[in-house]
Amino acid sequence: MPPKSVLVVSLEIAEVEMPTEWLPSGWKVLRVMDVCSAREVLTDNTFTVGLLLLGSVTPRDVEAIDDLLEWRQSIPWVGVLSPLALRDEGCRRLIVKHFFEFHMSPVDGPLLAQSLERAERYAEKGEAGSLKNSPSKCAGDLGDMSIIGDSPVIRELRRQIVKVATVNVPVLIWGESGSGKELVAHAIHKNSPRAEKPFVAMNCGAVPASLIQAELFGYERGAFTGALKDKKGLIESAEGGTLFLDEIGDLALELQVNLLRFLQERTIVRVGSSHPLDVDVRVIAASHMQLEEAVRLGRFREDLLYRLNVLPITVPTLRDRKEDIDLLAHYFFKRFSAEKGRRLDDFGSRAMLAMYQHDWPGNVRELINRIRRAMVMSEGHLITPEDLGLHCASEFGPRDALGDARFRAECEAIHDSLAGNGNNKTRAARDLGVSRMTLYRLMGKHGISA
Ligand SMILES: Nc1ncnc2c1ncn2[C@@H]1O[C@H](COP(=O)(O)OP(=O)(O)OP(=O)(O)O)[C@@H](O)[C@H]1O
Repeated sequence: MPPKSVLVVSLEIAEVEMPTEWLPSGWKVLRVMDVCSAREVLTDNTFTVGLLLLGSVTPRDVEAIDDLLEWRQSIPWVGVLSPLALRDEGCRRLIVKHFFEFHMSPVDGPLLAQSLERAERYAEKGEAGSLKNSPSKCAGDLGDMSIIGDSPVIRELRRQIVKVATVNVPVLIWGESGSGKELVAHAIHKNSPRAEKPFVAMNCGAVPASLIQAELFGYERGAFTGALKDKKGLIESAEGGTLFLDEIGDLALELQVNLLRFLQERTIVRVGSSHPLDVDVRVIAASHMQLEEAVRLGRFREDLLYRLNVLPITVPTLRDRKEDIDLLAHYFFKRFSAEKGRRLDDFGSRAMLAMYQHDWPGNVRELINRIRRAMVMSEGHLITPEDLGLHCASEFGPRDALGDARFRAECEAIHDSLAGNGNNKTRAARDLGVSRMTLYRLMGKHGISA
């Protein structure tokens, strides 16, 4: 059998030494210092594994590397990136697109060697080419994931979910409370090759700090008082699947070290044990706060942030996509109607207007809660703003003669369009050239009932 070999392409990175001393004996190592030389060498030679060391790079470098790795995608590439490179979007795209695994510099030598060996085993199985995204997944189709909304920001979110789902690197989801971060994490899992394996969620803010270590990493019998038998932690329970860590900013600093180690080594050690266990789990983390600020205050490890933040996703607030309120409200209305015995027809136009005017600090969760409440409280056939616990500000204001004429014309046009379309709001809105949400708002403004 030919000896195992690694081509090291070292670009502008001073911290990383030749990995020779960590490699198992018998590996051949060739090092080049630029992409052109790498191309020349790869034209006439094959290597078991590629190792790309990236320091500070320009967009042109990124392009050249992209071409190189695209051209030699049959080789599994392991990356080592400086913190500076990790901050660069182009470099992050390289990770997603091409890397089998990646490390941050300063690199832990033995860990890097383990990565190279894993890559070699992977290449041996002939799977390196299959690292690429499957084209069928790139269409923005989320299968049956119920992420409701048709606003441009939600469509973009769906596209991002599909893109990141197939890539085996951590994801960090940002978003206000109740905006749908866990839903997004679940959608990523369901669209990934891990879909058939467990999705395990933990809220780092909800579990007492003293218990998180055992909860995440598990424990051995006798590790502490009350540990009567061995217990798997959540990471182990998610084997083959996804671990969702909500409110990652609340994770204590000591545990951040352990999590970082797990992300780099893919092994865990149960509390009370000294044996590392291999675990294959993808981590998706979420936070409502800007972790950069926590880093600045010394409450969050910078290296962990970079490790988690390779694929950042931002979930929009509900107030930034008010055009989705109509769809969301009716979706939940239908769902809860099915659960409830009493018949309610719909939201009244004043209720639609009130929902449109509200700022939704609690986002979709608040919308759900208000609709639930309204469906219990409502005494008529139509839900009112009062049922929702909302206030409907009138749009009547002081008007001049021209304003009055416009107002009357608008009111007439809405009446005509509704009458001409048998009171069907969708068709009436289309005729008027406005969205359904705008029609509801205008109906509220003119006191036209739905
Ligand atoms: N676009 C959406 N379509 C349908 N349901 C949604 C949408 N966004 C959020 N939800 C629902 O809103 C509720 C809150 O969402 P979720 O728990 O995912 O929010 P979160 O951002 O993780 O909240 P927190 O930060 O408080 O944990 C859930 O019931 C979720 O199913």
